[in-house]
Order: sequence, then structure tokens, then C-alpha cells
Amino acid sequence: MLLTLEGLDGSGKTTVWEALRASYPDAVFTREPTDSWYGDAVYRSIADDDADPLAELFLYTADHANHLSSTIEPALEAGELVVSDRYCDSRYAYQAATLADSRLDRPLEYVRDIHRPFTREPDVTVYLDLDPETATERSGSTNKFEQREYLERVSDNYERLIEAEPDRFVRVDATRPPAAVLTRVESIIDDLTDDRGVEPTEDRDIDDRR
Ligand SMILES: Nc1ncnc2c1ncn2[C@@H]1O[C@H](COP(=O)(O)OP(=O)(O)O)[C@@H](O)[C@H]1O
Ligand SMILES: Cc1cn([C@H]2C[C@H](O)[C@@H](COP(=O)(O)OP(=O)(O)O)O2)c(=O)[nH]c1=O
Repeated sequence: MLLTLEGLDGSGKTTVWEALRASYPDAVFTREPTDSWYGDAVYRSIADDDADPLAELFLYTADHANHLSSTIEPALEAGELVVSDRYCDSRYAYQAATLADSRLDRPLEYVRDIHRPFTREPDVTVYLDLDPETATERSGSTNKFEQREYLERVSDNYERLIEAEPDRFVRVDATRPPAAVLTRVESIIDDLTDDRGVEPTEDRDIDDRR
């Protein structure tokens, strides 16, 4: 089963993701951008304030394609619980925001369309819901995406994604203390894995936090 964590920078995804490792030692923990050379190319683009937004989209998407074949699909075929800190919805929400002023007339739909033929949809997506102002404060504006006006556009895109797929997304109040957020996410996972009978396997950390 594939569960993804989504939300604005600073919403607490990585805090939850790291804490979940103790709760689910048999699960496969991964993230996007990955720690592959594709992910390294993505981080070079993130660091470049003048990066071409369309080129940057394709770097993120190349990282995703490799993530699928090298990590996600083998783990799912082995019947494992996979928890990814960020995944396709980040691309839809963030790159649609960076492409908002491009010659693409419907950037969010375009980004989704280029993924549709090859991606693997998550079974469940936990959306850590946080207002852009608090997100900007918590994230410390460490990169070009962590700016309030931009995160407001990203937040609007996430809301469009949730509205389009209400059954896949579970909204969690990320303003609550870390322990309360973790407990809520664990209850979501327990409900799902009980329902699906996901088999525990040996502990494999696919991708350590950068
Ligand atoms: N529930 C929470 N309440 C308050 N601060 C939090 C919470 N979760 C995380 N933080 C803090 O917010 C900052 C960003 O957390 P992080 O997990 O890195 O977010 P993300 O991975 O979504 O960018 C960190 O300083 C972290 O300690
Ligand atoms: C996965 C992904 C991340 N991003 C952005 C979100 C982050 O600002 C940045 C990843 O940097 P990172 O430091 O990993 O931030 P975070 O902990 O919030 O994930 O890249 C995209 O724009 N598109 C994507 O598809």
C-alpha cells in the first residue's frame, strides 16, 4: 500500500515521516526529491532562482520516474507498506504554481496529464493542512518556494486536488502539536493496513533524509 504525505513547506511532513519509522519498522520509507543523481539535479534547480520552470518540472518528473522503477514499484510488488514524504501531488501543486505565468494555459492539468500514463497513484494521501503564513514562518524561507505569496498559490492548488479526489486525501490539522499530528496519522495508517492486511516485511530504509 502506498501512503503519501503532502503539504506546504513547514507543515510537518518530515517530522511525521521520521517518527513513523519507529511505529512501522517494517515499512519502506522514501521521499521526493529522492537522494539519487536525479534528485541531485532537482536540488541544483531548486538552488537556482533563475531556473527555467518547465525544465525544472521535467527534472522533478524524471526523478519521479526513477523513483517509481527503483523504489516504489518493487516495494509495492513485495506487498510492503510504503510511506513517501512528498510525491506526485507536490508536483501538481508546486509546479502548477511556478508555471502559472507560463504559456501553458492550464498548468495543473498539464502536469497531471504528463504523469497519468506512467505514474502509480497513492492509495491514500495525508494532507498536513497549514496556513501559508505559518508554513512560511516554520520553513524559514530556506528556498525560492518557501515564500508566502507562492505558498498561497500552492495551497490553492492542493485544495483543487483534494476537491477532485476527496476519497484519496485525508486532511490533518497541522497546527496541532507534533505528537497529536503523529497520533492522527498513525490512526489513519492502522485503519488502512487493518483493512488491507498489508504483510510486515524486514526493515528497509530506502532513502534517508537528506
Ligand atoms: N505540529 C507541529 N507544530 C509546530 N511545529 C512543527 C510541527 N511539526 C513540525 N514542526 C516544526 O516545523 C518545522 C518544519 O517541520 P518539517 O517536518 O521539516 O516540515 P516539512 O517537512 O513539511 O517541511 C520544523 O522546525 C519542525 O520542528
Ligand atoms: C517533490 C517536489 C518538491 N517540490 C518542492 C517542495 C520543497 O520546497 C522542495 C523540496 O525541498 P525539501 O528541502 O526537501 O523541502 P520539504 O522538506 O518541504 O520537502 O521542492 C516541488 O516543487 N515539486 C515536487 O514535485
